Amino acid sequence: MNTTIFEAEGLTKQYGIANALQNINMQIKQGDIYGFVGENGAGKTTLMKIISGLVYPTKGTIQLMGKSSEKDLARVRKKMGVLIELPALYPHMNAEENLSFYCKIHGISDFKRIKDVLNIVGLTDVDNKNTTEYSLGMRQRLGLAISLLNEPEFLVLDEPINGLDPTGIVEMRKLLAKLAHEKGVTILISSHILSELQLLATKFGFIHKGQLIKEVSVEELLQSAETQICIKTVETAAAIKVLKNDLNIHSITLLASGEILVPRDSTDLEQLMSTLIKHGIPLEGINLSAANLEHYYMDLIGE
Ligand SMILES: Nc1ncnc2c1ncn2[C@@H]1O[C@H](COP(=O)(O)OP(=O)(O)OP(=O)(O)O)[C@@H](O)[C@H]1O
Repeated sequence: MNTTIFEAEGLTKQYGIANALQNINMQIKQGDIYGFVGENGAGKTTLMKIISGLVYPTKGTIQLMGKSSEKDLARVRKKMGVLIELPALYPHMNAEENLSFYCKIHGISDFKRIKDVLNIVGLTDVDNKNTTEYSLGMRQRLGLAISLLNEPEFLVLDEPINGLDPTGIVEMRKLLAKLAHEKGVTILISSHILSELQLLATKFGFIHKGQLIKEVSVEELLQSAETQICIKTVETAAAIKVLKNDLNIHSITLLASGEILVPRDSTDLEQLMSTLIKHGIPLEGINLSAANLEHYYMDLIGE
């Protein structure tokens, strides 16, 4: 069985009277690419900060690589790489100088590692620019390079593709997949770009208002999609009325794209189509929906 890399039990974090996290129980296994999904303010960063030792929980416990005492946690955190928000960079230094500063912090004496990580993140072609001249995407890449310096076994990445251009996003996905598949690195990653997260993660955790409301594997996500019928029409309001009144379907999800999802077992496909047509609803398509993390999430939180 896979080793547990991270475990939280009853984890709660309060800022004043507000609960940023409430009674979180979760596990991340070795080799997982755990995609963390949730709205702004859901609590993703707070959990990542607790894992990284940047904030303390109010209640509950965590284990990292089987260790839970403060002393042991500090030791195993040396095997972690963390990118939370934008990295702290010395503005008047270039990438190499910033990395050599972080090498000293990590006690890394082999400065060849600097060239290696710059290569890995594709930041070799930036001459001697100071980091003040960096774009957001370049800062993100340098942040990732910093987090990779110590050849981590567990990477915690908060919105690492934020600010990257489309090519950068694809490169980042390939790079993270390579780290996971070739080096066995376990990854916890948050992103609001759910289509990207879906292409990368092996497991998903959905956090809503500080609570972990659901965890699914990528296989479960794929299976769940086959249980939904997706209806495409410009007359969404009229279609929903027919679904409710004529077909007695009440579990209806309207997606931001305008598509309507209904459970596959709520009706017969032919009957659905003929009833909508009978009411003059113009149909652009009815099909079994393909796995879609965004649909799954919207359905889960009831929006
Ligand atoms: N230092 C702090 N002091 C007070 N409240 C905080 C602090 N940090 C976070 N919070 C609050 O805790 C809650 C969770 O915030 P958190 O940053 O963990 O969410 P998030 O899921 O990472 O959101 P985003 O997607 O916007 O980054 C929010 O309500 C936030 O306002």
